[in-house]
Amino acid sequence: MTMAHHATEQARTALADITVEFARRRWFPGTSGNLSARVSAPGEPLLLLVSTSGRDKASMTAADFLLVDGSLQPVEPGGQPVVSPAELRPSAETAVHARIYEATACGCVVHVHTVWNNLIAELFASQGEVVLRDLEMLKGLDIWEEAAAIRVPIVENLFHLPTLAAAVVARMTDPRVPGVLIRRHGLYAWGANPFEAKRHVEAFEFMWEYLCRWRSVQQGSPLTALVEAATRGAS
Ligand SMILES: CSC[C@@H](O)[C@@H](O)C(=O)COP(=O)(O)O
Ligand SMILES: [Zn+2]
Repeated sequence: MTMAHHATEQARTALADITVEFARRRWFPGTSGNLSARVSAPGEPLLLLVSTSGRDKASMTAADFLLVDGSLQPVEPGGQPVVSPAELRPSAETAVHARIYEATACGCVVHVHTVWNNLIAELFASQGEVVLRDLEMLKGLDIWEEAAAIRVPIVENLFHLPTLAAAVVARMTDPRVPGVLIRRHGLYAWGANPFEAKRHVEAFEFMWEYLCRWRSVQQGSPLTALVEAATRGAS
C-alpha cells in the first residue's frame, strides 16, 4: 500500500466515523448534510473524498465516500475517470466543498442541517452575520485571544449550486472563521483535518443552541415559562 493510498483510507474511516456519530446526534436529518476530505496536497490538483448523495447517514460506511477530481467527477485512485452507478453519485453540494478547498488550506469540510443553525441564521439574517463574542467555546474554533469576537457570515440559500458555492467563498474574508451559515439550509465548517472540522462543527452548534436558548429565555418565551414552572415544582 502506498503512502497516498494509506492516507486516503485513513480519511475514509475518519469521515465515516464522524458521519455515524453526527447522524446519532440527528445532525444529518432526512439524508441531509455531506462531508469531504482533501486527499491531495494543497497546491496540487484537487482530489477529494466526498460523501455519496442522498444516503441515510446513519448507515454510511467508509465505502460510501467517492474520490472526485477538481472537475467534480468521480475518479479511480489512479486518477482515471469512473462511470459511477446511479446510487454512487457524489454529493450534490460537492461544488461548495471544492470552492472551500480552493479558498483555504483546509483538509476537511463538514456540512450539517440542524434546527439550531437554521434558527440562528434566520434570527440574524437581516444583519448578514452572527457575531460570536465572550464565549469560552470560541476556543473550540482555535480563537484564543482575550475578548475575541468573530463574525460568522450568513449567505442566502441559492438553488444553483455553483452560484451558492461562489457566494459562500465570497463571504470567507476572515481566515480565523472556519464556517459559513446558509440561511434556511445549514452550516458549512472546515478544519485542517477531520478531527478539527468535527470540533469546529461541535463548537459552532453549541454556540448556536446557546444563543437561541438565551434569547428565548431573555424574551420570556414559553421556554422561560417552562423553566419557571419546573422551578416552582421543584421548590
Ligand atoms: C434533505 S436533502 C438536502 C440536500 O438537498 C442537500 O442540502 C444536502 O445537504 C445533502 O445533499 P447530498 O447530495 O446528499 O450530499
Ligand atoms: Zn445541504
